[in-house]
Amino acid sequence: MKRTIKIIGAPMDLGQLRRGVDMGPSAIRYAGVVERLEHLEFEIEDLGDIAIDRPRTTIDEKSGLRNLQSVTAASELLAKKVTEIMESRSFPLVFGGDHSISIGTLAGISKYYKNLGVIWYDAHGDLNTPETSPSGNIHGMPLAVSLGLGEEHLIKIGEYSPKVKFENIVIIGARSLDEGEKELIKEKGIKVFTMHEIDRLGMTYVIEETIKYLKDRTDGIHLSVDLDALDPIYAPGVGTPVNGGISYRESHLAMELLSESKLITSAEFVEVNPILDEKNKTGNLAVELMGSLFGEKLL
Ligand SMILES: NC(=[NH2+])NCCC[C@H](N)C(=O)O
Ligand SMILES: [Mn+2]
Ligand SMILES: [Mn+2]
Repeated sequence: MKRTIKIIGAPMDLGQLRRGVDMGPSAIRYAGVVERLEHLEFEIEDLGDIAIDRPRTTIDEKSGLRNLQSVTAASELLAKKVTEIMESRSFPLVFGGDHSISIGTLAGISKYYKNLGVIWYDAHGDLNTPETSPSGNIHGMPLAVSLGLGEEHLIKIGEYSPKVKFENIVIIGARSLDEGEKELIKEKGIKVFTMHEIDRLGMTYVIEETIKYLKDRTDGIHLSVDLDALDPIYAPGVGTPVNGGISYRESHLAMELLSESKLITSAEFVEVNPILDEKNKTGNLAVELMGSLFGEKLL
């Protein structure tokens, strides 16, 4: 029997300041994602986008967070949709939208696992709290929120917390970490492969170590791909680009190795912003990487 992948889009741009990332799900669809994955061994069902209430920008008085209410509401809605996908025993594939959507994705997925693993493929740690955030942007906080740290409404989404344990996450591609994030990583011993380790050890080693590390301690692994993990040469259509990123080929290799491992149980691709992009280069890249993740081979 063919496995079913169910796609859900989260056209969210309220977790940061650059407009246009709400068009990410469309950009990924225009890049031909359904056709590409259908070619592989999957049944694809595109459930469309969740609705996002987009009022004028607000700043929450207590936490200083931008658009807290709308992000909270959207996260609850996305968590529900993702839960429905889980209940139907399909593979949830979520398109962003800025990375704040992970709060909802993980809230929807994690209750089905005692020990969900998370691979965070990103230039950033997204481990900020209202206290450590330099920006007040919620897209810099989803991993912290999922670990049970930060603003109370966000943490409580799905009515349980934490969604993931410190020892069950691996960050790959980090090269822009804020001071508070660095402290948290050291304090909690979070597993991080920065660009330094990728350069030094090579992507094969990094992914093999990641798999070794997560395999026995987890019962499912969510892959969160922020397109800014890649170098802006390959992914110019992102809101917070950072030079010195992962290459195109290294990223395919990472996806191919994860595909071979057969351990990935859900995935999301975020931060594609077609307004900042060059002829949908970043949307196309996301779809190519999904091809490798879901089993495309060169030969
Ligand atoms: N998902 C992202 N692109 N996050 C970027 C976060 C940037 C910065 N660390 C912040 O908290 O604002
Ligand atoms: Mn990022
Ligand atoms: Mn991110």
